[in-house]
Amino acid sequence: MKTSNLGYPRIGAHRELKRACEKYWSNKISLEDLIEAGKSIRAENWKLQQEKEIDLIPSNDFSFYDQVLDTTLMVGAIPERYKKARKSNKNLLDLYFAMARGLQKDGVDVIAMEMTKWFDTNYHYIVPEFTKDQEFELVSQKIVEEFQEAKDLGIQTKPVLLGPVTYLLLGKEKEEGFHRLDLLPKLLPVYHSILKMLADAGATWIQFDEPILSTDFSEKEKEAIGKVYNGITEAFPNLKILLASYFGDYGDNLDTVLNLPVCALHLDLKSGADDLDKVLEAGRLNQITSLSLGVIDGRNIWKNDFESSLRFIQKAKEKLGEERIIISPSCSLLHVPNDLDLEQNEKVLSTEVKDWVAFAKQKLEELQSLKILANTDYKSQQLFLDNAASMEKRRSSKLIHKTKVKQRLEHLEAKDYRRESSFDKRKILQDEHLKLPLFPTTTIGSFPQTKEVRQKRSQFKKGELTEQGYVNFLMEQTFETIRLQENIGLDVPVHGEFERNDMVEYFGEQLEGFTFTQNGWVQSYGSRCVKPPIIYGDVSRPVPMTVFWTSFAQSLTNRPVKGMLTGPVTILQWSFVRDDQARSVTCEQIALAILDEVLDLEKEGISIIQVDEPAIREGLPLRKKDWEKYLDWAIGAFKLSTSGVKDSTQIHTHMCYSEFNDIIQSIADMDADVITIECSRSQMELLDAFSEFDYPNDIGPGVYDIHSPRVPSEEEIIKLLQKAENVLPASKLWVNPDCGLKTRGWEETISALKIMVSAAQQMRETVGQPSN
Ligand SMILES: CN1c2c(nc(N)[nH]c2=O)NC[C@@H]1CNc1ccc(C(=O)N[C@@H](CCC(=O)N[C@@H](CCC(=O)N[C@@H](CCC(=O)O)C(=O)O)C(=O)O)C(=O)O)cc1
Ligand SMILES: N[C@@H](CCS)C(=O)O
Ligand SMILES: [Zn+2]
Repeated sequence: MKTSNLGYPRIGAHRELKRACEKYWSNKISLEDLIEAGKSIRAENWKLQQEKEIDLIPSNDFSFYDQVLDTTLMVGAIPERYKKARKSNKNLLDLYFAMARGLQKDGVDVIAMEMTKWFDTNYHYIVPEFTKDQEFELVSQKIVEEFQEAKDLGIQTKPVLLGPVTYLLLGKEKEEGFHRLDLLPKLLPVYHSILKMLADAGATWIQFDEPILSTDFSEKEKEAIGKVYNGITEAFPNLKILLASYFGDYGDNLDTVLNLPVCALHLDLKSGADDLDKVLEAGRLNQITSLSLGVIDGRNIWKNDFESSLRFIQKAKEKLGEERIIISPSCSLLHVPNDLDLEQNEKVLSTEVKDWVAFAKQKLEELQSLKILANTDYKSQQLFLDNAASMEKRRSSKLIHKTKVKQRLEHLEAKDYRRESSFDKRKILQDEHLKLPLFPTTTIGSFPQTKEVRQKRSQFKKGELTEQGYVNFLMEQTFETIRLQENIGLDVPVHGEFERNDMVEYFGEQLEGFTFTQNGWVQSYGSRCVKPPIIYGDVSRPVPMTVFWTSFAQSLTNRPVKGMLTGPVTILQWSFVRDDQARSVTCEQIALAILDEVLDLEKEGISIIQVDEPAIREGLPLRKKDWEKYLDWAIGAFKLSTSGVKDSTQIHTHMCYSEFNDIIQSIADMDADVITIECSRSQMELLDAFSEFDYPNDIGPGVYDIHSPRVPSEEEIIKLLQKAENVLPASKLWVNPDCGLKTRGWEETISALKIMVSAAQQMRETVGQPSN
């Protein structure tokens, strides 16, 4: 039996990668320093995995920004607009960062490539762009270099490649008249060149990630998988190919993969447990020699239940024999924090809850233990007994169940899930009350979280700054931000979210049933990380969470301040969720806690309340057959959290980072009075869906990309607004950025917002006139 790992967190135990990248981007360190930082993280990860006796240690799981963008650079799918950046940059890394973040420097002005959710996770990848005449060429040899780098350290690794079918399908056609899968014959030679180089360098195992196999496939897609892996195994008979899909079962694609001549097949037994029995049926493995059993949850932080994992392992062992079994996490450990040993403050993560969880390093130790136990009569082993005791302590803990919360859920009725009147009636009342101009301008909530803001919070948390000192500082920031928004001319100001570390963690910290960590960072995109809270028990809201800051901001202005909350589905999706009850139940508990807050804000005179739900699309199951059930409870939870308000209170929601076309009906069912939505990177493509569908309520399509420091021009914004006005009536349109401004600096924020407001003013003057 072998142990294997599919990928290790690459940000470093103390977010070294984040710090190095951000310093490099602001010219504080050299390229050599940045490269060195990457090298040292890789070495540390490989050595740790060697120490934990992992047999198949991954390489090329490291990335300076994103593994999909790495693949784009590897195969040379560099969009035309970066040609100038390519010429002006001597090194590939600068070109790579220009593609990820856009570039405005030395006469080059290019926007970034689109970014979207990696399957149903909170990780974001850079979307490949393809043209009809797309050519591919081997540009980056990163995978070979990193394999060699590990080898030089005496560590034989298993290079990880994003499979060509997943790579193409995750991309977008940038012009009409072709399907991206048609590019396969042109793409495959580059993959073959890379495999040849890896084979020459001494690689034995290669991991191909094809998570797209967890989604619904057409016949054409099945054929493509067949072609790719038959071709590769024929061309490289000495390479051992491990084909890995994760985040679900193989479903209808199982027959296709079982017919492939690959050496090993990975099963995600955390989200596709049924696959094991199917695969073990006599004769079904055909030419596949080994099974990789993903028994350890690569996406959640709960300690592995050895009893359940060993049952899977024993079953497979009985049918196949020990030598054909590989045990592994269900997917890359990219999605969990690095090391639980760094959590040493009991006041943050109590000893009781800490005993129930495992981070990446601990998951490697679990693999090590499972390998030992699987080869013994495990029931009497101390390793096993300790694990069983932890499981039992969690099951019977008094921390988890709250009768009051459960009773409140039992008494919910249909009327709790809908607004009193229809949108048309509400809109009349809201217009009368708010008196906003056409094309009202607003922002999505957060303003720059500068180093100073984060430092003050850090000092307060460490006890170096008093609570009063911290609150005074936040009040000053809020005061100045309200004044600034008035000066810029924004119609609906916000308080700025300066008091929040993160839009989910902040709420988690104030809700019962949640706990959090000090160092539980997980990469969200590029250098940006999040520290997801842990939901371990029944959820409730003991006291108001945001009323103080929103009311304070409202007291500073006559304009209507928009209250700012995170919605129940997003809180659920961006937390580590308890696995001892259905997600839908936990979500409903969170919805009631948010409802309490919404009603308290309304009571304090706040007449616009935004309940952000950027993660609604992300939570959508990967297979269509499971959508309805999910959408039912997810949309239900949003409605539960927002429906108790008066007709005159305007509910906004906000969504970003996803493609929403396929759930437009459900978005309409949310019945938010206004939805602000990310649109600019896709040049308002999304609005076609809203218009075709005849979306009934008001919409604020994002008019500029906030992920890039680039300041948009007024013409650009006007063009986008005209595009919007062509497909939707002006009376429905709001004007706002794509998302919150927390990652931006003040200078670019102020410039961009001034331009945005001026563009809205121009639009007001031209309403009704044909645009050209
Ligand atoms: C909107 N998005 C979000 C997602 N998920 C979330 N959970 N939250 C989101 O907002 N998913 C989709 C998108 C992804 N986008 C982002 C955007 C921005 C970030 C981000 O800025 N992350 C920050 C960390 C935020 C945070 O929690 N900060 C804390 C701790 C700050 C810190 O690092 N402190 C220093 C000390 C301070 C100093 O001296 O400088 C330290 O601990 O070392 C806080 O503000 O208190 C990031 O920096 O990556 C994430 C996802
Ligand atoms: N209100 C949040 C939403 C981000 S998705 C913000 O502005 O940062
Ligand atoms: Zn957003």
